Amino acid sequence: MNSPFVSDVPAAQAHAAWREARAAAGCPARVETVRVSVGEAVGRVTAEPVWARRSSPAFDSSAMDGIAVRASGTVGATETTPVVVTDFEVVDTGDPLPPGYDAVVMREHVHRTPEGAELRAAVPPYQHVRSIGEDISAAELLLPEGHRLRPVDVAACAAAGVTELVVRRAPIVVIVPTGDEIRPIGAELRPGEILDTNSLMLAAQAREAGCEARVTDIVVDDPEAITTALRAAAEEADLVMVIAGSSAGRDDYTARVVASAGSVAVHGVAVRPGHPVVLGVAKGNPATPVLGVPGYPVSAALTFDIFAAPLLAELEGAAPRERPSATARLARKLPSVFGMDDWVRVRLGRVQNQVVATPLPRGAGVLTSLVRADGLLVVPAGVEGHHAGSEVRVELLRGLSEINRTIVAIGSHDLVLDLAASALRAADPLITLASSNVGSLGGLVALRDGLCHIAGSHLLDPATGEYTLPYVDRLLDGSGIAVIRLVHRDQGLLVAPGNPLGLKGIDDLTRPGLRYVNRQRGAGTRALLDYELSRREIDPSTIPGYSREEHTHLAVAAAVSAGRADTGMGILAAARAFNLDFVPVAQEPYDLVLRADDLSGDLLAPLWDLLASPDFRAQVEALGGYSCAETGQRIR
Ligand SMILES: Nc1nc2c(c(=O)[nH]1)N[C@H]1C(S)=C(S)[C@@H](COP(=O)(O)OP(=O)(O)OC[C@H]3O[C@@H](n4cnc5c(N)ncnc54)[C@H](O)[C@@H]3O)O[C@H]1N2
Ligand code: MOO
Repeated sequence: MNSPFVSDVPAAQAHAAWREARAAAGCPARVETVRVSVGEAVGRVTAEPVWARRSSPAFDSSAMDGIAVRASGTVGATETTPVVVTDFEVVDTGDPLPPGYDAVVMREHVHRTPEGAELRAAVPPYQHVRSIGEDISAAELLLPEGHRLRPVDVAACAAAGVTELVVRRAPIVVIVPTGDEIRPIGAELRPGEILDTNSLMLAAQAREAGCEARVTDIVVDDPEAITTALRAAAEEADLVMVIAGSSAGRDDYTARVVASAGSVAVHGVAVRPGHPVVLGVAKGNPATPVLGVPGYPVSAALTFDIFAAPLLAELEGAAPRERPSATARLARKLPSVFGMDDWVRVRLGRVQNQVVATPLPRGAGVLTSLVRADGLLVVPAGVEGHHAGSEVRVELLRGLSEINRTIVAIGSHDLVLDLAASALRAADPLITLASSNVGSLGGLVALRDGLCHIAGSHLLDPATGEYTLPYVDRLLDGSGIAVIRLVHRDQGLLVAPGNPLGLKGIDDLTRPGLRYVNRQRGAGTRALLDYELSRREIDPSTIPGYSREEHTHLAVAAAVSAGRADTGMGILAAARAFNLDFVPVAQEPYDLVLRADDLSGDLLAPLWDLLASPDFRAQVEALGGYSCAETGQRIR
């Protein structure tokens, strides 16, 4: 298996091949057992059944505060024929039932008289008595083997007289980061260097899964050095994870190294991200499973979930942890490569009583797609994707009550929405404002199709020079739609510091040799440019770079900042974020379009309160390039 070509083994087959290779090499099926006190046992997995050693309660006890009586002495008591008992004893909840008594009357139902205690109802035997063994009876099976211990479990064990438990020790995971360009967290980076964020993440994932995690020093891209590190790691580990070098690059040695230290069962699975994963074993006494984790962070995180987590659970003899799932409607079309399980990160929110899933960026390097994800959706290998509006099954990464309180904003992106998201969450930890960026037009279409609560729009109608409302009439039929002004913002040309080309405005964009970077079709900024061009009768094809598209203001700013373009149109805030200069072109309104019914609903009320808050408006204006003069006004 030394070929540089990565195969496409289906996930289920890959799991099976790895299991077979582990068994053949003599990898232990389980980690050893240890005896621990109940105080230290939470999170561990029982390695033998737990039998109760004593009953709980261990004696008949009073279940209420009141008096202990003999039931036989209360026969005949009614509202009209009360019985006064003199033979009773005062008891509190939990007290042993005094000998000879067989029932308890709550003190609220006892009328004390000089003669004794007056009862207005007969008392059945064992009323308000917790009898011996009600909870646990001695010698019963309390917990089976293979049970991951929770706080309630250890409390029940202790109550049953079991103070020590035989459990599987925590599996030890050793993580070996590799790569000439990789530097420890906190290091000053030189150009081309990358922080070792994967070790941090994988170690935390392993600990969250109940393991002990160790990270070795970063190993250079040298097969001998990696082999040495792998062998040493295998000595102490139940699972070694070698990070990066899994694919077909010149310095990608993982598969070769694993083969030389033992054997490779699979190199390449039909899963994306995570495709070039290496599944193998390192020889030793005993042999140790090895997982070659692809270097891209999303691939690394998902590879842990897909391959490491089930193996680690198996080593402890426990069921793998499972996430709850829900059915959702897809907010957007979701193309997918045929032949690969495609793990897509999604944001979730409830719109018109249905959970809606909006796919996040798909790149294996986009770790924030996992940071922002509310759920994971797998497009199976045999499916070529889904249409917008399709029903899909989603694994939940957040609770449904949070998802139900998520404001779904789809449309054009604006930093004010990010600011609002942060302020709303600070005021109430259950509120999320999730905005995803598909341009103004895409947002209006999503609103029309019931896939979002709010569409952020700054769409200029070139025919009338009017913003957003003409599109609302055309696309949404206008009726039942409300439009709230969010802000006015300055749009202009983002240019390198000092404006080296001396650009003064739109008329300069046709300059020969200029490199423009545009926004995508359907973006409001694109429409604004087109409007400004048509007013001047400038043919877009005369602008060098007109067909080059970026999807956000920040992406345009990044392109200018990196010198990949001379200019592009965007908002002042984006220029500030990248320390660029800004040549104003126009001031435009940015509006929130929504169903009028939602205006008065509970979900959006905190947003309207926020827009009315002077503090929030001051924060928005402090961003620069924004005016809040009309913020919160209903314009339709
Ligand atoms: N010709 C091919 N190229 C690639 C293929 C392929 O099949 N043929 N597969 C692609 C896929 S899919 C993935 S995933 C990656 C896997 O990359 P490697 O595992 O080989 O890792 P590197 O190339 O060394 O690094 C990729 C990327 O990850 C960064 N990295 C590495 N280690 C860490 C770390 N500890 N913390 C954070 N980031 C890390 C590294 O700097 C790179 O940016 O290969 C594709 N290419
Ligand atoms: O399979 Mo790779 O992990 O998509 O980027």
